[in-house]
Parts: sequence; C-alpha cells; structure tokens
Amino acid sequence: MTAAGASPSERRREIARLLPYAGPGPLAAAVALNLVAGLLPAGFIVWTSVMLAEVAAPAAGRPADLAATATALGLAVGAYIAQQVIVPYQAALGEIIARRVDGRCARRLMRAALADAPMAVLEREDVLSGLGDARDGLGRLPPTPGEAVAGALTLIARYTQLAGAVVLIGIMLSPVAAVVAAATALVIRHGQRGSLGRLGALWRELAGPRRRVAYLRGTGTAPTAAKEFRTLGLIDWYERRHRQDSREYLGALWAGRRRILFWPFVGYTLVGLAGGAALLLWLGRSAALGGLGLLEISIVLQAALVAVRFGTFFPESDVQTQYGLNAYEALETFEEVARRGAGETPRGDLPAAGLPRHGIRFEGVRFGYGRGRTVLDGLDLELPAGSSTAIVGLNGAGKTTLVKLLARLYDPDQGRIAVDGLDLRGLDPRDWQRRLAVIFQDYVRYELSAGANIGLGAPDALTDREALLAAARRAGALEVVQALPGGLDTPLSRQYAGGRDLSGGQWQRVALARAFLAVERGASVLVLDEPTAQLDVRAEVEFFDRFLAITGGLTTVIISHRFSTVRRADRIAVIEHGRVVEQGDHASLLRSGGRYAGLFNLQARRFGPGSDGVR
Ligand SMILES: Nc1ncnc2c1ncn2[C@@H]1O[C@H](COP(=O)(O)OP(=O)(O)OP(=O)(O)O)[C@@H](O)[C@H]1O
Repeated sequence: MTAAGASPSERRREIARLLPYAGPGPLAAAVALNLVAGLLPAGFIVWTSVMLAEVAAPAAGRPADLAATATALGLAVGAYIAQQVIVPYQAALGEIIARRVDGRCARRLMRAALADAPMAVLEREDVLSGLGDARDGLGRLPPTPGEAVAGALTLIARYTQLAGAVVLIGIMLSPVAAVVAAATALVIRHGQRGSLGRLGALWRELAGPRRRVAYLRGTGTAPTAAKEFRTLGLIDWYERRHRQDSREYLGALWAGRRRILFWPFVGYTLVGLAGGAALLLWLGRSAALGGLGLLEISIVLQAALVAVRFGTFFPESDVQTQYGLNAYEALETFEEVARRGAGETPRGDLPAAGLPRHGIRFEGVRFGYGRGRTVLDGLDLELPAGSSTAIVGLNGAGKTTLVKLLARLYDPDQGRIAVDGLDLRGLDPRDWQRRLAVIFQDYVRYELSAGANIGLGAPDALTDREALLAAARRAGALEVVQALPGGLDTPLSRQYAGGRDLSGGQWQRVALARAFLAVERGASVLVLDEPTAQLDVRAEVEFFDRFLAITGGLTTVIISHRFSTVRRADRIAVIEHGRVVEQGDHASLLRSGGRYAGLFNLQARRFGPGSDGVR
C-alpha cells in the first residue's frame, strides 16, 4: 500500500519497485518508444529549419538548392508522421503496463487480506479503512458523467484552435489550402471518435466478464471473506480463478481493440499523411516560387500542424466523453424502467389510516416473478386483525413472497389481497406501508449509529433517544446498546472511528428494535421473517415472552422454521405448492397428523428422544 503523504523521492522509489511488474517486454518497448517519441520533435525542428534556410537562401545571396529543400521537407514530414503513429502505441503500451501492475497489486492485496493478515488485524479500524482505500484505488473506476461534461467543454478550445489555424492558412496561403486543412482535420477526428464509439460498444459487451473479475477482486480483498477463505483453504484456488478470468476478459478486450482500431488507424493515418503532405508541398512550392516571406512560411507551417494534429486523441476529453456517460445512460435506462413499471402499477389513493380493523384476506392469489415459475398459485389465507399468524413451509415455498405482496412490493397476477374488504391496490401504497412494520430475513445492517439502526423504523423518532432505548428494551437489544462504547451513537461498523460490529444475534435484536419502534409510532401490522433464526435459545424464549406482551392487539405475521417460535401463534398456516394446505392452531394441527405434524415430529426427533422440538 502506498504510504499516505509519501515524499517525491519515496514516490519515485515506489514506482521503481513497481516497474518490474510490467514485465521485461512491455517495459523495454515503452522505454524505447518514449525515447523515440522524445527525439522526434527535435528532428522535426531541425529539418523544418533546414528547409526554411534553404527557402531563404536566394534572399541571402545563395542559389536555391531544390534537392536539399525536398530532402529536409521529406525528413520533417517523416518525423511528423512518426510522431502521430507512435501516439496510439504509447497509449496501448501504457494500458498494458497499467493493467499488469494493477493486477499484481490486486493479487498482493488479496493475499495480504486473505492469507497473511491475522484476523485481529483485519478487524482494526485503521486497517479496514486502509484496505478500503486500496480497494477503491485499484477499482479502475470509469469516468463519471460530470467528467464527461467537463471533457466536452474542453472541445471548445480544440475547435477554436482549429478554426484559428484554418483561417490563418486561408489568409496566408490560400482558401483552398484552408479547406484541405479543415477537411483533413475533421476526417481524422471523425474516424478517431468512431473507433472510440465502437470501443465503447465492446466495453458494454464485455460487461459480464468484467463484472466477474471485479467481483473476484472485491471479495478477494474484503476482510469478511478472509475467515471462510482461510478455513476452507480457498486462497490458491481463488488466485488461480482470478488470474484465469482476468486473462479471459483481457484477451477478449485486446482482440476486440485490435479488430476495431487497426485498419481505421491505418486508413486515417493515410488521410492525415495525404492532407499534411499536400499542405507542406503547397507551402514549399509557394515558398520556392518566392510568393511567401519567412513570416508567412512560419505561420502556415505551424497552423498546418495544428490542423493535422487536430484529428488525434484528446486526452482531456475523449475517454471522459465516451465512457463518462455510461453511468448516466445506465441511470436513465433504470429511471425509464422504473417510470414504466410505476405507470403500469395501479396506484390507489384511499387512506390506510386505522386499517386493518377486521382482517387481511389473500383471495385466490396467484403470483410469479417476471416470467419465472408460479410461486403462489391460488393462495387463500386470512390474517384476522389483532391476532398472530405463523407461516410455515419448506425453503422456497413462497413465504417471503407472500410478505412482499402484503407490503405491496409486488401485486398479484391474479386474485387479490383485501384489507377489511378493500382491495390493497386501491389503497395509497405509501400510506399502507406506513401501517406495516416488516423485518425481512435479509434486513439491512446500516453502517450508521446504533441509534439510527433502530430509529429508521420511524424516521420521525430518530432523535427521540427515550423512544429508541424503549424500543431496544422491548427487543432485548438494550444490553447490546449499553455495552457499546458510545451507546446509541456508536457506529455499527468497524470502518469508522470508534465503530463496533455486532454478532448475528445482536444485529437481529437491533433489527427487531427497529420494527418495535415502527409499531410504537403507528404501524398496526407487524411482520417478522425469521425473527429468531440467529438468537440463542435463552434469547428466543425471552423474545417470545416479551413478544406476546408487546404485540397483544396487533396483527402479526411470523415466518419461521423454528417450531418453538411457530407454536405460540394463534394460527399457523402451512404453505406448499403455492397454496395454504393446512391451517389451525398448534394443537389441532398436531392432532390432525398432516404436513405440519410431520415437519414438527421431524424436528423433534432431530433434537433427541423426549424432546418436543423446542429450540
Ligand atoms: N426476486 C425474485 N426473483 C425471482 N425469483 C424469486 C425472487 N425472490 C424469490 N424468488 C423465488 O420464489 C420462490 C419463493 O421464494 P421465497 O423467498 O418466497 O421462499 P421462502 O418460502 O421464503 O423460502 P425460505 O424458507 O428459503 O426463506 C423461490 O423459488 C425463489 O427462488
């Protein structure tokens, strides 16, 4: 990792240490190419000066030497063309070297994060923030839309410069020469941007492999992955996989670049050559015929070079304008999809205040995600107001999907959900969602303070510390909060100064506190998806003792695979094949000896003879 605030000499030493990562071939080629690129302008100056001296010879009393003039002109043109030809090779070599060096640095970072650093070190705040910086720095972030705009503005300077040069050629040499200069510049420029546009398309085409490499690099340098990588012995495999996928991606990228860039480059170089040569010859001829003085020659020569050079790459704008807008285009596409989706979704406007008074009914609900398989298929279910309903079913049965429909994150394809007889689609969705307090299985662990993690259950209570602590107490999270060095103000992430991370069960209590705060602030339907999955047995028992007291009078839905959780509900519904196949209370379902009894007995057996499956 680069030391922060390294001095210039330290930075030079660091670059010297990184140079070998480029590999001997690219390194030698880059040194040679850059030496030549550095010498060519000197050659150009010398040969154009020789040419000028020869042109001025008659004025100095010497006879004009046409052969020497032509040789100097030829060498000057050659030096100029060579400079132009070298530019893209310099850029390509630079890219190869940057990729190789970054690749080696990323592998070093992965190894350091996954294999070398002790876990205790990986949990230190300063180390985590340094690791975050290193990952971001190696992220090869594309230019942003803002950079595209700034880059586009710099084109004003480029085009003004061209216009000035063309006008000067028109005045000093001839209008036709000015047209030749302008046409040469614009044709090359058009070709250059066209190639870059096709490269942009290639970049989009390779989005999948690029994302995979970025993912591998991201997880491989994330401290959270280190535990599993070490214990499973995945480090060597992971490195190989990263190298192989990187090679495949870069192979496809470079092949595409060669295909897109080579022939256009040759073609437009020839156009530049022809246009530049025509202008120089025109100038030489006019000068030889004595029609131009040194001043005019010098002005036209430099203006012609401005025009011909115009067609090449503009580092201050081209990449920015080509790639910077990708994020913006993605944003616009997303907005459009969102707008269309919102337009197709009925948006009711009935107020939801006070609902449900009687109950919520799923009536013949059929639903599938997109074109995927049908998840719920004619599901009928009643959730009486003021009572608790537990939903049981195997993995993938559709329990969470049912909650998503209830929260109006999706609408049924067929059938309806009725709240006190009103179709859910007729209610104002935001208003209805405020009536719900839902904690999903994959609830969000906000990298914010403990207080905010609770307070986001009802944003208007974010600053009400009493309310936050009361919600924490109800969820059994008070001792978690009190043990934090800054209490409610402690950031729940080690990436921040004074931050702490929580255990899975502690996080779950904080998420429950969030839901209880929402209930406290007016939500009347509490939905908990696997609320106790990460709680220890004692915490689970405590949770349910409190839960029954807290939720009395509320409409609650609990999804759980733990029968100790489920059995306490007023009603239990078993979902299978997209429908409710059984419902009733724990005792009646056990008596009936059906699906629920089967699952219950299976779990009970797992925990030994005599166990009632409570865990
Ligand atoms: N966003 C989604 N897009 C496509 N399919 C999905 C999506 N979410 C869930 N599914 C699919 O819908 C089915 C039901 O998923 P759901 O999460 O509702 O099951 P579940 O009963 O809650 O399972 P679990 O007990 O494992 O939590 C699964 O086959 C799942 O793959």
